[in-house]
Amino acid sequence: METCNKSEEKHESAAIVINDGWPGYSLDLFTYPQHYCDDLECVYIPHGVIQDRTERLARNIMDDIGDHHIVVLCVLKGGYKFCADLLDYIKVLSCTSNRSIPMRVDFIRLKSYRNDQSTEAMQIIGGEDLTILTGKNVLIVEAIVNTGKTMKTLLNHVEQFKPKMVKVASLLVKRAPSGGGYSPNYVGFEIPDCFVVGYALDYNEYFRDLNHICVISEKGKLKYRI
Ligand SMILES: Nc1nc2c(ncn2[C@@H]2O[C@H](COP(=O)(O)O)[C@@H](O)[C@H]2O)c(=O)[nH]1
Repeated sequence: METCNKSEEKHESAAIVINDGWPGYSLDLFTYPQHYCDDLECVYIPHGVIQDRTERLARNIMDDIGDHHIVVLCVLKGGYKFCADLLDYIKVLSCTSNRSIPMRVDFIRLKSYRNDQSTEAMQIIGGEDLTILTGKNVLIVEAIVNTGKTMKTLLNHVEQFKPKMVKVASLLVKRAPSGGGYSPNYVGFEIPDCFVVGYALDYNEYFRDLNHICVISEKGKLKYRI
């Protein structure tokens, strides 16, 4: 299996870097579900910016691996919005450019967070039998990489099925002090070490119904804490 944190192709690893001091946008400048009005600090990455960046990532992936058959492995639950939008952009390019990526899509669920903390208990739910990946080019699509523990666990799991090649696309990567040096092949945004929600990223299953990526408030953390 090819390792996944090498920058062999010209489009890999470049990301939009959001600096540590970035305060985000006032919530008043955007629309969002009013049931969250006391639960958020700010809009960190507006939905439209996520879309535009995802469109470009689709083009980069197409340029690098277009014309190869791939199996897309969507990491649930947080990765479902990013994966759906990324694949939509790849499909548009497959119709409108002279390259295309024939693809199959599969899903796997990993769970390790409680409240805003990573726990030792990493659960792989579904995806026990990934023989569909054997001998294939695999694109893993994840929403966020923090310590890298989740992705390293998944890569070890996937490796057992002997894929031909594995690439990882993550919408967000955190500059976390606890970061384990893992870097995905395709990254949308590099962000500071703060807990973000929205665009399918949750806090104890809340906030998946929010389009923007936002920073949760202390009040929100208390309200939905388990
Ligand atoms: N809603 C959020 N989920 C997050 C955030 N940071 C991490 N995570 C979850 O953890 C894994 C990746 O973490 P890692 O430490 O193992 O790399 C990811 O799949 C998310 O489920 C966050 O800021 N918000």
